[in-house]
Amino acid sequence: DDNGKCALLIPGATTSTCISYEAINRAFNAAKEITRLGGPQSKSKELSDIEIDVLGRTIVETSRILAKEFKLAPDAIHMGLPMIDTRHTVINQYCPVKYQRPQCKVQRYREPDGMCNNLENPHWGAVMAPFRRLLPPNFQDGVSAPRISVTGSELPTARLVSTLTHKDMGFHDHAVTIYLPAWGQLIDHDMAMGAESKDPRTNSEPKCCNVPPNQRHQACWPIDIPSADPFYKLFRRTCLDFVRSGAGVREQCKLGTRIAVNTVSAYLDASFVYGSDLETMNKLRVFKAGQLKSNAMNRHKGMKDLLPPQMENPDANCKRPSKDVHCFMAGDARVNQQMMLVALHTILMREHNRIALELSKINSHWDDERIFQETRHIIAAIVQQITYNEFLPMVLGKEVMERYSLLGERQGMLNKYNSKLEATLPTAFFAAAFRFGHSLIPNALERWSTTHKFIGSRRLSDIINKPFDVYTGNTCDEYLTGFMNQISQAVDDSVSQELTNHLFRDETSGFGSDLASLNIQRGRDHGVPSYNAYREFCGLRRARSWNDLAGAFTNETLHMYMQAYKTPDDLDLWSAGVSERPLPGSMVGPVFGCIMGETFKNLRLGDRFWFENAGQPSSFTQEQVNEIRKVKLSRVICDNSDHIETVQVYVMVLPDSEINPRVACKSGILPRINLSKWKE
Ligand code: HEM
Ligand SMILES: [Ca+2]
Repeated sequence: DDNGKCALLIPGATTSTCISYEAINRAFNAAKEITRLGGPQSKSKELSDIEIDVLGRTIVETSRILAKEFKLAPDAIHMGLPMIDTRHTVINQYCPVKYQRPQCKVQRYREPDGMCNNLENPHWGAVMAPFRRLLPPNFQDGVSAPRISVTGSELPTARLVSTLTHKDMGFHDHAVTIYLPAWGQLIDHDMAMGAESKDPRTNSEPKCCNVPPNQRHQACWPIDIPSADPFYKLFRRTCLDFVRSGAGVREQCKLGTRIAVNTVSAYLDASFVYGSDLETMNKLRVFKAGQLKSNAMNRHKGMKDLLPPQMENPDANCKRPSKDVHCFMAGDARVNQQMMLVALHTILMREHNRIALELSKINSHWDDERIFQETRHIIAAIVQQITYNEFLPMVLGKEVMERYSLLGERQGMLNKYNSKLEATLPTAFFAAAFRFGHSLIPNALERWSTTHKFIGSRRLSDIINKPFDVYTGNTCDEYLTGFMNQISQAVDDSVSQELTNHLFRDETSGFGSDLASLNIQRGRDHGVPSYNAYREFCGLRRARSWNDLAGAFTNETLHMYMQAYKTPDDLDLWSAGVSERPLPGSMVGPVFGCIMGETFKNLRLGDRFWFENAGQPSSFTQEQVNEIRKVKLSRVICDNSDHIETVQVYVMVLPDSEINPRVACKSGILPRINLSKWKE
């Protein structure tokens, strides 16, 4: 019987603290009452999102009770409690097999959920793995309550920071096209999706603002709108809906601070094309010749297929004009958000089917499964190649690329796989740094003809969750051409009003939500420490006074921050991160550069299936790697659009007759991946 034994011994200055298994059992049983966790269920049962949230919150409550009883410091909660072996406690009876260590098989193809990529730590980077921490979390109570000001008062409401600092100024970048944010969002959806808290009654996100406080869902944490708000006061709004992310569960249901889990595989494995679980993947497959499902309605016009219709839950993330019109289905549920996503999802689905068809001709003895999986393996490689060779160099610049070993190899294999590097995303990356893209979004998306003439544009808030234009005429091509002609906004404090006042606006109200406020609140929700803490993490000087930040921001921005916050120690990471002066040759400043550099380093060197790794069952041959290295996004667009004939070599940058010429798709300047190297 372990009951009286110390589960954890925390050394102190005079005496040590012993937390016994008995104390943990007692705390868990008390926590269960608070969260109304039911009795233990079969351990092999798949938990629903709601059940995971309840279990996660019960573990957080258990930690809170122990922290109070044993007067634990934040460090002991964050570092100490997760060391307790919960298998010797009652928690074990509640912990589903899914959170136990699986037996991994070494295979050629990735698991859909990213499991067993790292053989020593199979959960790393996988679905349901908790986001990792670059810094200990900052929770007011050390366990789960959002942080407050270091002065002890409240932080400014997120909406105040948004209206003061993130006004719509509309400054353009000097060279970057819409393909850069489009690709950024696409790979964001490859890497990250937080778990929503759900209302058990509706199985969707609860509403908070129009519900009396005592009847609100426990995860409601709406944002106060100041009465002088320049926009919402026109509508007499005082409250913005916000729901805290669902609580996650650690491997073996270990104790500790509140965590959140990723619901997609963090690896760059094209999970947005295929889904992050087997069920979704199977729904997307034809099970013939390695093909993905598609919509052939335009074939009679000699045009390529569209994404298949979303028939199950047809109204999820989709505002349909009538019951016979459908949104699109892809590996990621956010595909219908707007045309940047729909267009890129469409050409990657087509690229899959194009490659699969060719492979089936080259290797006529391969069955459906082999063709499908090998094509999926190649598509993931193409996503990695474009990300590290076209996207990251523009975003981060050469110096940051070098510092984090992100530069592509020209020859040979990579051979730097390091099983000690965890590819799981840091909280600061998904809740703040990689949302830098929200600053790049223009007010409207433009359509251009395939001969590069402007046709028209649609206001962003008019097309959100309404991708239906893509069904008609040449719209898909026109957006694909528009994105290479339309210039992006700069990464700066300015954010489009389409996002800060009109996000998800419905037909009748005239106002929507505010993405800048959501980003700020989301950071606090997840215990992300302040910008100043990350300055120190990133090797910069911690600001002691506002003066110390004179070099970091423009005078105007700094001035606004001084109005909003009491001290530089309170600055929210997303807000200050987008507002930083960029590093030379980079779109982002030193703190976002460092958080992204750190993350993308582990996504490359910590991915056992990385396309340039040698010596693994998943490895491509050197000849095949050389073919993948030839791929550019411009080639993928050429091959998978209907009528586009000319593109600039690097589509994420405006054309320039000398350094980025516009060339014919047919010309040899844009080589195609030669699949004969896959002949067996
Ligand atoms: C029209 C364009 C876009 C819209 C409407 C949009 C909207 C949103 C919304 C509503 C969220 C969830 C906010 C929350 O409740 O926390 C979100 C999250 C996020 N966005 Fe965007 N976004 C856009 C473009 C981008 C771009 C260009 C990037 C990156 C380059 C990006 C990166 C992210 C990331 C990393 C998250 C967190 C995802 C997660 O893990 O859940 N977004 N976005
Ligand atoms: Ca992924």
